[in-house]
Amino acid sequence: MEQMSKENVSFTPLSHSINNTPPLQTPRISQSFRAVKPFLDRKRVREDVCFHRQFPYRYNDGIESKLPALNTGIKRAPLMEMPMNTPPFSTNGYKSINCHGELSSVGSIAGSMDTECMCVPFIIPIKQPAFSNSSDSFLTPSLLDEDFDESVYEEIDAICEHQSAAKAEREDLNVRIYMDCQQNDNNSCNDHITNLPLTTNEKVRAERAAYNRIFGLKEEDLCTLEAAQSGNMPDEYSKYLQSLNDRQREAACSDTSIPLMIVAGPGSGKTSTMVGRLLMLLNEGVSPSNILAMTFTTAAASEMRDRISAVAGKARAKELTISTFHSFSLQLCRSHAEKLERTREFLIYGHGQQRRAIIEAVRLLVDENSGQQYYKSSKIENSNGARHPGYFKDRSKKWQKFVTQAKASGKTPEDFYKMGDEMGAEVLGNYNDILRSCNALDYHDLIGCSVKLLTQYDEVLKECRDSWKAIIVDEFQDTSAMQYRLLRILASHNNITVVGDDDQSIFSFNGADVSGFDSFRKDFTNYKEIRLIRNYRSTRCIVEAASHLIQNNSKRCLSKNFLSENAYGSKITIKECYNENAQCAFVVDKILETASNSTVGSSSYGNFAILYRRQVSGKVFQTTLRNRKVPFNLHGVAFYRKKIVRTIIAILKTTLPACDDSPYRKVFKALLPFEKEEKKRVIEHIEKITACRKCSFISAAYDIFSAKISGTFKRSQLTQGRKVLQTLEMISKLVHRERSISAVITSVSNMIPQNHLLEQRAVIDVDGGKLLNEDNDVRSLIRTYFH
Ligand SMILES: Nc1ncnc2c1ncn2[C@@H]1O[C@H](COP(=O)(O)OP(=O)(O)OP(=O)(O)O)[C@@H](O)[C@H]1O
Repeated sequence: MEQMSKENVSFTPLSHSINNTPPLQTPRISQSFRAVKPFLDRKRVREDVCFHRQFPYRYNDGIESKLPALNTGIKRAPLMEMPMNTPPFSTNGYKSINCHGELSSVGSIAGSMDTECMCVPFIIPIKQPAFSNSSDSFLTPSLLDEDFDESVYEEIDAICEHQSAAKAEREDLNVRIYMDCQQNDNNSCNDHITNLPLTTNEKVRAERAAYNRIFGLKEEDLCTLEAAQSGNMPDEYSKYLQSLNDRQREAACSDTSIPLMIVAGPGSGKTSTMVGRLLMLLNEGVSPSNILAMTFTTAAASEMRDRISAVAGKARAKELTISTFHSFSLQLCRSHAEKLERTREFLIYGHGQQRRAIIEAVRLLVDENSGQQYYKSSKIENSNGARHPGYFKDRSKKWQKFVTQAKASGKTPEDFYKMGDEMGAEVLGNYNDILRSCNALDYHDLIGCSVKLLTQYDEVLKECRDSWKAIIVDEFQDTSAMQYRLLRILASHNNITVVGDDDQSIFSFNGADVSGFDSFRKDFTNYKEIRLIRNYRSTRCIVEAASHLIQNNSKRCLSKNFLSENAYGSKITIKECYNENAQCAFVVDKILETASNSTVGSSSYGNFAILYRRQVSGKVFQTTLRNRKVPFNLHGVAFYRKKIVRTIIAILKTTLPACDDSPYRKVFKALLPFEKEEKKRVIEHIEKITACRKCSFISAAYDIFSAKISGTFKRSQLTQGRKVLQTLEMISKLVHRERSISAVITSVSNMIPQNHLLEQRAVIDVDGGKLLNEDNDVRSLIRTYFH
């Protein structure tokens, strides 16, 4: 830190002082934060083809390319004005359990969902009188029992296929039954249905009417597939939709102009339903390039693309934009970087660099406020009033959390001033200025800045509105308040589907906020809500145990019981282990024991799965399984085999004294901005010279690229080759100068094409973990860790 102070340089005064708040100080930012600066000038600008397509207005060159939406020629019907909210639950014969687990009779819950659902989160059926014949059991559908859906499944298919003249007659009958049901109580309604002399299909219709009544749905809701089919739906689409269960299909096929919220448990077919919804959008004529699907992981994005591709074809699936929030926002921010006071090549600060910036922000605050009032007021000085050497570092964790939460919730320094938290305001203000001065944004900024662009620049809003006609959001429970704001703006056309489960919200440390469900209900007033509660994946034992546990969650929007029709399965064992190695030994022993027991059905190794929380834990398992000769497959690509990770490792390896040719080759392959063939030609030529002169790859490369003219290479190829060499030199300098491995890795990963955002983050996460400790010497770490 002392070194930082010595290296202080001045920078432009802060620009964000507001009315009635004291103007912020003009801090001086340490040179260390400019360590990355040399890269900026030399770093090549990456052109992303896909990027052009999505944000055609991104260049501020005065040339407005035509928006894709304007070229598609799609004629969409104007959005319908929906007069009402989700149809009220009809509750005849039902009771509610309130938040305290007390039973109360429910009269009519026909109020607005956002208030009512909080008070009546859970509905259970009152025991029905026994019916006279066995088939009657499926006339009593309830929220806890999806038998009804499945047992009539085939018959519903039959109805859908045979839209004959009898249909009109049956529908008349159904309307009559439906109306009768509304007037009578549940029992009499069922009696009514049972007593009518109906054919099987008519019975199905009647039951659907009863189902609709109980779930507060309209008859049209379940007829949407028929309606869609009548409009020449491709066979594959229709087959796919038929394969869904009733509620999934209803969600997929419901009116796309009405905001849809699907609350779904694990393994209940969320992805299957979203794929169905996408197919419906395509069938309605929405161009795939106008559909934006937001997921939280790249794995989920590719899973969805694969499933769409299997039904709608590769070409259409490729045109869809399936993106993570951060990727989407990154592209938007890069395309309008100048509005954010950045250049298009701005850096993304990961955990390590964010922390260093925070340390610096706190240091600035303390230095600029020499009056020490903050120490006193916040009781953070030691007994004799002095700062201990690691003071800023110690405080940085607390401030990092503060900054993360402030950004996730969209708070600005001005907000903190207004709340009277002057210290918070200044730290946040300093931090923002440091990032601006270093031409950087952090992960939360990406979302916040996107919201800023959409709210403060009409042209950006128009561009996005024209580009994204329909929006689908996966894992909605994990959206932060800012991500929700982004969605709210993007989905002003109401064509939005969100899918999530408040029970699975796992990113609260990152600002995720389950209150998004309530906000959605409030903001999209005519929304429709569908719940999927049948688990197709797990045994009953697992589903029941999980439901039992999850009932203790205090922040549930709606209580729900999940069902599984699968076998009960074996019991769950909970084992407490002392450490990671003991845990690993236990798991592998158990696998070997079970696999050798031929009486157990699951004796093949292929029937076992090991789930772990962090990539680094996987390493321990991989080593142990290998040592004990248990064959295994890794789901997805192993972390250290990922292209991006290998590239970063290769770049770092080049800084070691006895580095051989292979890392250099990899670096050229990764950093040369040419097409595959051109890149191959360049590398092959370097290798040829290496072999002829019996020298190293890198010295051959130096000789080749230092030439001003070459008979083999074009000028542009020579220039790019030289740039790679300069980059390697810079990295080497950085490694020798920096004490922080995270600074090195973040800088290195920032040089890799930006579409690998998530992987970059993973690299930084690993760095943030115990494997790479910031206090260790960078070179020895690289040597021990990467060798
Ligand atoms: N209607 C259905 N009938 C039979 N199987 C189904 C049905 N819907 C989903 N499945 C099966 O259930 C499994 C889980 O489906 P899917 O991946 O769509 O669920 P999910 O809710 O997205 O899962 P996750 O909890 O991993 O997010 C898959 O194997 C799928 O084929």
